[in-house]
Amino acid sequence: MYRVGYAFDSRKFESFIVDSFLECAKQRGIDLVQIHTDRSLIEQGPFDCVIHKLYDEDWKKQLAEFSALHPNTPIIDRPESIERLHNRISMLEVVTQLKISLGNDTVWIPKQAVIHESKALDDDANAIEELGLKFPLIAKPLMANGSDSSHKLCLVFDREGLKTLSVPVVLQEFVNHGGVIFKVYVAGQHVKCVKRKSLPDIAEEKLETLRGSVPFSQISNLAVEDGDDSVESNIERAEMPAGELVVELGRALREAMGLNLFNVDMIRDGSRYLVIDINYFPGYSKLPAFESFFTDFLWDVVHKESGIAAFPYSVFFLIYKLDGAYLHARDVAAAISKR
Ligand SMILES: Nc1ncnc2c1ncn2[C@@H]1O[C@H](COP(=O)(O)OP(=O)(O)OP(=O)(O)O)[C@@H](O)[C@H]1O
Ligand SMILES: O=P(O)(O)O[C@H]1[C@H](OP(=O)(O)O)[C@@H](OP(=O)(O)O)[C@@H](O)[C@@H](O)[C@@H]1OP(=O)(O)O
Ligand SMILES: [Mg+2]
Ligand SMILES: [Mg+2]
Repeated sequence: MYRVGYAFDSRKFESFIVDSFLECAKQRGIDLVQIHTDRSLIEQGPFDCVIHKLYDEDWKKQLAEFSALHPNTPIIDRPESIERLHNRISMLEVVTQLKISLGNDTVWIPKQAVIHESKALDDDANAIEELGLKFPLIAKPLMANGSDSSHKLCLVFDREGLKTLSVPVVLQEFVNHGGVIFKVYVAGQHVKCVKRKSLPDIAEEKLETLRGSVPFSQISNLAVEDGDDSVESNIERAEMPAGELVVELGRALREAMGLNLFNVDMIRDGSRYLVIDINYFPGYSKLPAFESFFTDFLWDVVHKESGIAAFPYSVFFLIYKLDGAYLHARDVAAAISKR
């Protein structure tokens, strides 16, 4: 049996380390072994591979010491490479460097800019015009480090709405996309794309009446639960991006970032696919047949079948905190339609 060590917080542990996955891996000769971070990692080895989603300094130190002793054991992924995804600017920069296209379809990102100073958000500042951005905007905390506050976003309709924001914040143009988001899950050389519910379009005439800002949080996680048939059928009808484009996006990003485990949130605006978010070690367990999808990846790793992506990259980040009450997806939709 191959030993794959895993280190997660309790939330990830509960959603990901489920019996069906442990069983599937076991049948392919892989034993998944829990790593206890309060004990020495070295003493809990040996491992044929380590997977993890923890970012504290103590854990990074443990990984570095383990790596020094076992340089041939793959650590999936290197903390230095993951850090790129903790900042919403560096996260998307790589997409613009890659310039991916297939036929008429291109992959790009929405127009966006980062604001570090709150005075730039004042009423009389022309920050938005100077940055070449147009309302409506989505404001996203610069840091995307998995904290609850990093998922607290805000739709901003005018200058007044900007005043409600805390810095540092990324202002990204809101792009109508039919209420459907494509989520491309990557696990090494394995790539799978699914459709999910997204923010609804905002009609041009509606825009004239919308004022201020509307906060929201983790919309694509919400099931289409409220019996809204039109949303459901929108999702069903939406055409999937070409398989080749999806695979190429996954491959190119994996190589460029030196990461093996991530997903890409992508929306469609005509022939442009716009990447709006990239997440490290996302919720694979929400994929149909995730057990075999992820086991295939682990099998590749322990059998050294596919080169493990690895790339030295490092960015520094600030801790960011945002307070306030946040609405759910359907409340946002309701708020938009009521105004
Ligand atoms: N530029 C945009 N134009 C239109 N809708 C957008 C845009 N950016 C984000 N959204 C909507 O907001 C949702 C949340 O945005 P985003 O994925 O950036 O946040 P997140 O907190 O990082 O999400 P996750 O839970 O996937 O990590 C998206 O799923 C999409 O519905
Ligand atoms: O828990 P879930 O299954 O919802 O997974 C979500 C995951 O949460 P978890 O890793 O804490 O579990 C999030 O991680 P953080 O940014 O908060 O670190 C982020 O990756 C989301 O994009 C994932 O949702 P998905 O993109 O797959 O829909
Ligand atoms: Mg997202
Ligand atoms: Mg995200």
